[in-house]
Order: sequence, then C-alpha cells, then structure tokens
Amino acid sequence: MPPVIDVRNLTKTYASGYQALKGIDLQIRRGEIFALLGPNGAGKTTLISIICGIVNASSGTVLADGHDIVHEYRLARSKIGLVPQELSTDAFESVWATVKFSRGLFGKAPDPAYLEKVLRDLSLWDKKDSKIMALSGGMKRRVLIAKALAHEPQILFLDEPTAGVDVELRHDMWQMVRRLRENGTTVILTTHYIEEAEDMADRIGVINHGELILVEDKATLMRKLGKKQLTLQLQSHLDKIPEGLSDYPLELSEDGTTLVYTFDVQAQETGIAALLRRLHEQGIDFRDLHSSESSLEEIFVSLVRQGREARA
Ligand SMILES: Nc1ncnc2c1ncn2[C@@H]1O[C@H](COP(=O)(O)OP(=O)(O)OP(=O)(O)O)[C@@H](O)[C@H]1O
Repeated sequence: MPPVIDVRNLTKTYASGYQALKGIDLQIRRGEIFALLGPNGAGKTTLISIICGIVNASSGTVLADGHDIVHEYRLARSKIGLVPQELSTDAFESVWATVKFSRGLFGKAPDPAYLEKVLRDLSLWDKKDSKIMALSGGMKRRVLIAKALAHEPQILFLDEPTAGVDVELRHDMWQMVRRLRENGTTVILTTHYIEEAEDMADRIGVINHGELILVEDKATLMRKLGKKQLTLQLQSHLDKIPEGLSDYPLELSEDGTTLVYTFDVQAQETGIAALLRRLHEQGIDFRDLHSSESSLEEIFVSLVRQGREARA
C-alpha cells in the first residue's frame, strides 16, 4: 500500500539563512500512529507546517494521500487536519460557528450530526454556544481539535498536543486518538514527552538539527537500542569496585551498597552467570537483585548525544 504521507528529500532554509530541515525522507503508513520526537528547535513544527501547506519548502516534495501539496494543494490539504500549538483567531465566534466554518472551508457538505459527535466526544457539546474567548485554556485546546476534525480528515497532525495540558484533557485526547485510529485515521504527533510516544505510537521518528536520525517500530527500537541493567543490593558496603571486577562494566552507588551491571539486550550472552561467579569468588554477597530495561527516554537521550558527538 502506498504511504499516506510521502516526504522526499525535503529541505527548508528560512530567510534568516537558518537551515531548519536538511533532506528529510519520511513515509507514513496509512492508519498508524507516528510520533515525531525531537528536542526544542529540531524542526518538528517546520516539517508539519510544510506538509500542511503553511510554510513553503526550499526543495523536495510531499504527497498527501497521493496528492502533491504544492500542485494539488486544495485536494492534499482536504485530507489533513492540523491541531496547532495555539489558537490564533475566532475569539468572538461561538464554538459551533467556528467548527461549522472549518468544515465549510474544505468544501464539505454540512453535517450537523457529525459535528455534534465531534463536540460530544471532546466534552464540548454543552459549550457549543459559548464564545471561544470565554473558554478556559483546556477548552480552547479542545476546540482546536474539533476544528481540525470538522472536515473528517484522513490524516491528523497534533503538534505538541499535551504541552501544558491537564491530566483530564490528556486522557481524553489519547482516547480520541485511539478511537480515530480504530476508524482508520492516520495520526502524526510531535512531542518531547517520551512517555507519550512510548504509550501511544506504533512507530517513532527521531529528529534532531533538521535531520531524521532514525525511524523505527517502537518495539524494535526499544529492543535494539535498549540496555538492561542488573542491580545488586550488597550485603555489606564497598568503598570501591574491587580490582578483580575491573573488567566488568559496573557502577557502584555513592553509598557503596548497590552495584549496577549494564548489558546489551541483544548480546548473545548477558555475562550475568560469569559475573555472579566472580562476585562469589571475591567474597561479595548480595541480599537482593533485580533487572530493568531502559526506557525510551534513555534511548532517546543517548541517540541525541551520539548525534552530537558524531558532529563534533
Ligand atoms: N520563521 C522562521 N525564521 C527563521 N528561523 C526559524 C523560523 N521558524 C523556525 N525557525 C528556526 O528553525 C528551527 C526549527 O524550528 P521548529 O519550530 O521547526 O522546531 P521544533 O522542533 O518544532 O521545536 P519546538 O519543539 O520548540 O516547537 C529553530 O531553530 C527555529 O528557531
């Protein structure tokens, strides 16, 4: 199946001369939840803005559901819903009017029943006659989502959807994303909250300094780059790691009571059996041990660090 979004060799240099995107290639699969992760200034918003036709690319092409976003702008744009970071206009409009207007913008026939469902799903129905400026920040965010969904897009972009959002809205938002996915909508979200990507995404792309440094299934990513750690609670404390253990990648906690051994998830042998034998030989007893896997957060931090070192 052809990708629902097809980005080829996309670059963006702003008028200031700043190169925000350096040759992005990205194919989004139909119906997936794709998380674009990256630190501040990495180029996430620029990429989304180009795909949504808000910013012009310097070079490269983007197809949305097979339609070129420049030459077939209206058609391409009608496939896409965008939830931006902030609400800009419409302060004097009612919720209902603004959502109805958004739908009309894309030339879709009126469908009050559909719009009612969108507003109900977002707990906005009882606010439908309120002016937007009278709403709380959280409610305004909900309006942004309703506007983005008003024309029944197949592809939904959420730019930093949960930055500064309360727990309830975050919960509702993820429920909505899951529902959309069940209906076959493709969802692309940017975030710097790793846990969000970890919870929600099918695939993850990591962007840094305008380059996509990796695109991978979430599960594969966590398996491939993840490290495991074995933590040993010692019977009696150590001042330092004994000579006899110096060839193991061990870390001793500051209070000298815990040893942490890090090993590769993919390695043929973990080396744990040999380590435990060696500890015994050294007369080091432990009263407890447990293992843990690195989170996506740790993987992400180490990826970005590697990228920085490679450039240095
Ligand atoms: N209009 C502009 N003119 C010049 N530089 C810009 C412009 N817009 C963005 N930039 C720069 O391009 C880079 C990428 O910005 P972008 O907003 O795409 O990053 P981001 O990954 O979305 O970051 P954030 O998470 O902070 O939103 C930043 O260094 C930013 O300063």
